[in-house]
Amino acid sequence: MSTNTLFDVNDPKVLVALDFANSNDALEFVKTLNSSACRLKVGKELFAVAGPNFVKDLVKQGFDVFLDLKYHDIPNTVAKAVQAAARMGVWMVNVHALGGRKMMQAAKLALDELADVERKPLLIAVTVLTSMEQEDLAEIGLQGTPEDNVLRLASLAQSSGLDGVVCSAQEAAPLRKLVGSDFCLVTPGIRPSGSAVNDQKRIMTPVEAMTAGSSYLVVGRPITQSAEPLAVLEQINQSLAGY
Ligand SMILES: O=c1ccn([C@@H]2O[C@H](COP(=O)(O)O)[C@@H](O)[C@H]2O)c(=O)[nH]1
Repeated sequence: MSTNTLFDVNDPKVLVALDFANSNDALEFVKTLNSSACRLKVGKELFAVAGPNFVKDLVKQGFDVFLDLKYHDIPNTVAKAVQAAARMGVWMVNVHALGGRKMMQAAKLALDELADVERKPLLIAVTVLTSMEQEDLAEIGLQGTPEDNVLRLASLAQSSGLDGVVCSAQEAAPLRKLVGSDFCLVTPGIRPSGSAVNDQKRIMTPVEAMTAGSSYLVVGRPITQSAEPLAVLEQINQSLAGY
C-alpha cells in the first residue's frame, strides 16, 4: 500500500482546473499537457458530464487527479462517496469542513478501512470558498473575517484527522503557523499578475502564494482560457523554480 508524499520538491505544484463543458474539449486540452508539469483537478461541471470513466482515464494516463466534488452531506453518505472516489484512483478528494467533525471523521475512517485500493487519496476539507468575502459570510450567519473562519475550520479539519484544507493563499501564512509544516494547503484563487480576477475575491499571484506557505496552487481560467495555455503554465512553473 503506497502513501502519498505531501511535499516532494520535484512534484508539480500547479493543479490545472479542468472546468470544461464536455469531455471532448477536456481531453483535447489534456493531450497537450504532461503529468510532470502539472496535476489535474476535475470539478462538478466536468464530472457531471464526463463521469468516473473519464477520471479513471486521466489516472491511467499517469496524471495525479484531485477530484474536487466538495462533499457535504450526512456522515454515512460522505463516507461512501469518498470510498467511491478512492476506487477511481484519484490522488486527492475533498469534503466541506462545514459538514462538521463527525462527517470528516467518518470520511477519514472510510478511507482508512478501504482494503482494495492501492493508493489512498489525500483527504482535505474546503474552509471558506475563495469567491467569498466578509459580507458574504455575514449573510450566512458566520461572524468574523474570512481568515478567522478559515483558521477555525482548518483547526477542526486537522483535529478530525484530515490531510489538509482548501483555503485562499491570503490565509496561508497564519495557517502555516497554526497547523505546522505537514498539513497540505491547497489554494485556488491564483492569479498571475495582469490576469482577469473573474468571480474570485481572495486572490494571490503564484509566487506570493508559495511564499505564504501554499502546498499546491489551483489554476483554472488563467491557463485554460488563455490563447496560449501551455505558455502560461510554463511561465508559472518557471516562476516557482526553487519552491
Ligand atoms: O474555494 C474554492 C474552492 C474551489 N475552487 C475551484 O478552483 C477552481 C478555480 O478556477 P479559476 O478559473 O482559477 O478561478 C475552480 O474549479 C473552482 O471550482 C475555488 O475557486 N475556490
